[in-house]
Amino acid sequence: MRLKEINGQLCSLLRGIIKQREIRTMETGHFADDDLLSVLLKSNHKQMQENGSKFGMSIDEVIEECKAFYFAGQESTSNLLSWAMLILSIHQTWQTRAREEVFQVFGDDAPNFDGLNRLKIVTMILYEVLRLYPPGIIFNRIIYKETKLGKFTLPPEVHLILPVILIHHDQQLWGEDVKEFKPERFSRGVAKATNNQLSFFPFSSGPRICIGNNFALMEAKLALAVILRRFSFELSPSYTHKPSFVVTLQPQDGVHLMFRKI
Ligand code: HEM
Repeated sequence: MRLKEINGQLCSLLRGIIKQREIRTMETGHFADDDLLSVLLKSNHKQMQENGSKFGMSIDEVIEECKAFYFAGQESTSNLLSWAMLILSIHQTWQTRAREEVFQVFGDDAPNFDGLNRLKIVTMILYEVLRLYPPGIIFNRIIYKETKLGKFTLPPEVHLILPVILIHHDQQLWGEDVKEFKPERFSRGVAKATNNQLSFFPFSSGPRICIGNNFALMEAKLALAVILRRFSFELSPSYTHKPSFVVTLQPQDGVHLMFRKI
């Protein structure tokens, strides 16, 4: 009941935002492309103009896309950042290394896109955090036609569960130190860290891989760069480690940190 109510409120909020965009487009005579919704509406309009209206998305479909992007993008990235902050508060040596890299790459300049792409240590840290605490811990698939999977032939309608977290924590795949935080595993990239096996896939894999994967990493790097250059942080004694899975893997009572201005 409550879920339906919230969904109703969310849909009417989004419908209002979409309506406003349509009014703005009619007034200005052109589509803005300054955010994802505008880009979506613009490409939808182009699609319908070129191929006919039945090839475009309905308003309800646009609303569903907005919801998907918001929920898929917001919670997962904030969880990644929370776990990264927790881990860096425990592993002070890596916090220092990450900060040194941020200063080395950006100096006194504000973080920029090119620099974020050059953050090697920070990227290794984020990969290792995603390995230990993948925001999505299982993926579900339902087979729609008979499929061969290794020595098995699976009929349609079979429900498959891919336990990402178990694979990320598998000692046979990652070695004896699987439970330890060791970003150096990724010093030569994901392919080397995994021996070219599909043993690291926090963003899933294949045709339905997370569409926001590069954006999420960029966002997390930007947030870390901004925080690291201004603050050092330690774990507060009030923190209790309770990873819990509610849609995504999250610290149940939050991450309690103590910040010091640099
Ligand atoms: C650390 C951050 C993120 C993680 C770990 C993550 C992980 C994933 C995973 C595992 C999937 C596939 C789920 C499945 O196949 O069952 C997925 C799908 C998706 N993600 Fe992300 N995601 C993140 C951030 C984002 C961001 C920032 C956006 C958007 C800006 C986004 C948008 C999407 C969308 C739209 C899908 C569905 C794609 C499709 O079905 O084709 N994600 N994500």
